[in-house]
Amino acid sequence: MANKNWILMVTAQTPTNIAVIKYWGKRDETLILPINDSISVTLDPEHLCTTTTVAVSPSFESDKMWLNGKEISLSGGRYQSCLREIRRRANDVEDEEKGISIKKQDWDNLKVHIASFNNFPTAAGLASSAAGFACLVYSLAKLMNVKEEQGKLSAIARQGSGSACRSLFGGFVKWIMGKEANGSDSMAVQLATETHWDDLVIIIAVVSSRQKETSSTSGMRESVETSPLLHYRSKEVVPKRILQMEEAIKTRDFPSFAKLTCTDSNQFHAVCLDTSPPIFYMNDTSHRIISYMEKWNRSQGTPQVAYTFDAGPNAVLIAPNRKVATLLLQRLLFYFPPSADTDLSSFVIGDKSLLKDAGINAMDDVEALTPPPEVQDNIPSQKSKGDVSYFICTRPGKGPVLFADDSQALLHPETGLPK
Ligand SMILES: Nc1ncnc2c1ncn2[C@@H]1O[C@H](COP(=O)(O)OP(=O)(O)OP(=O)(O)O)[C@@H](O)[C@H]1O
Ligand SMILES: C[C@@](O)(CCOP(=O)(O)OP(=O)(O)O)CC(=O)O
Repeated sequence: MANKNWILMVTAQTPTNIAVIKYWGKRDETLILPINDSISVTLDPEHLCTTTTVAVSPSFESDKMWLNGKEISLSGGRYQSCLREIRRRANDVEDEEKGISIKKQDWDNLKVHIASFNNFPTAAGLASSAAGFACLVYSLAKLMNVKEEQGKLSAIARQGSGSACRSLFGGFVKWIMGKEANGSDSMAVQLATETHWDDLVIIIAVVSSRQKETSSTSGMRESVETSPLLHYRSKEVVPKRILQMEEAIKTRDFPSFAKLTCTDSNQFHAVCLDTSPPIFYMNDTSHRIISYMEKWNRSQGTPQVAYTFDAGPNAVLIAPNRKVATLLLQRLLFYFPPSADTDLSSFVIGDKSLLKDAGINAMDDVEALTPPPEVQDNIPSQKSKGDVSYFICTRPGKGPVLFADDSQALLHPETGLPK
């Protein structure tokens, strides 16, 4: 390490995830140990993801991080836990091409620069902390040649944000709460890959992309302290639901999957209401989405769509296949058309091919949509233009990936500063 001018970097991309059996409540705040298991679906990183570049150089004077282009402090306990746990597991790194040789013991003194970018709104209930901490841990582990398996890495990402542990895998993922006081057995496992159930289509209604009032962290702390329903839920309800959800995923049983997903989301929000003072994450638009979906599901006698809401008003809607997803998109656009100044291409983003399948090529087609049969007798008197900011069409997706070269790096290869 005689020459101080070299910079070594890696860039990785990590998905977000949406819980279908929710994590809400910790038994240990520092280690981030939950009071129940949870299950999530990983969302396709093509549409929602975090990209993170981590770089090391003997010329760096301190650990630094830039999030979405702005420098942020790494002094918080969560960032420190992730950096410490990864450094502890670092190994020798040799890069013959660049003439770099880092010994295991060097890592304690070497400083890192981190740049991260979320391609979706941060802290808006779209699980930016999940994708963000998963990507931080995954990219640091690659840089420092950490040899731990993915499950062990997930236990480190967990210490950044609980839900982040589930973003270390693609497809369908369970976070096992574990029993150990030191958290060593509280980690994520993959239940099935994204190809196991690849008919599913996911539409996210972004109801508001403003930052929320009560963070998940403080909200769940207040629920643990004050909600009797949460304790009943974690002991009596979730253990059974986890088994049922695992079975529904294994057998691709959409009706069971949808019933469990909706019921669990509703119970999570009931826990928020049972918290003192009560926490409101959903708003009027969220409630209307639920009621339209329930009406549709009931009219068909079997669930057409699953809905779930995290700690915010945005709806995540899951359809069993493209055919139903086009019917879903038509309904959503009928009930929640864009405001006058919005164009269709920014109103429906992600997998836009769903628009074509739904026969919608221009704004006129949205205006021409007719009321769905289940509301023919009771058509909503007033359409809510602009209540949904935009829709993201996506699907279950893969886990973290490492980019093969530095062409997509967010840090400059010569300065180690953001590009
Ligand atoms: N790319 C990233 N890299 C590292 N940390 C990130 C990244 N993106 C977000 N974070 C961290 O996560 C915090 C936001 O987490 P928060 O839980 O408030 O919102 P969210 O994850 O978007 O929503 P939710 O968890 O309720 O779905 C940010 O303030 C930041 O500390
Ligand atoms: C409602 C949830 O999205 C809660 C996520 O909480 P976080 O993982 O953001 O909380 P911390 O562990 O305190 O960082 C449900 C879920 O993702 O399981």
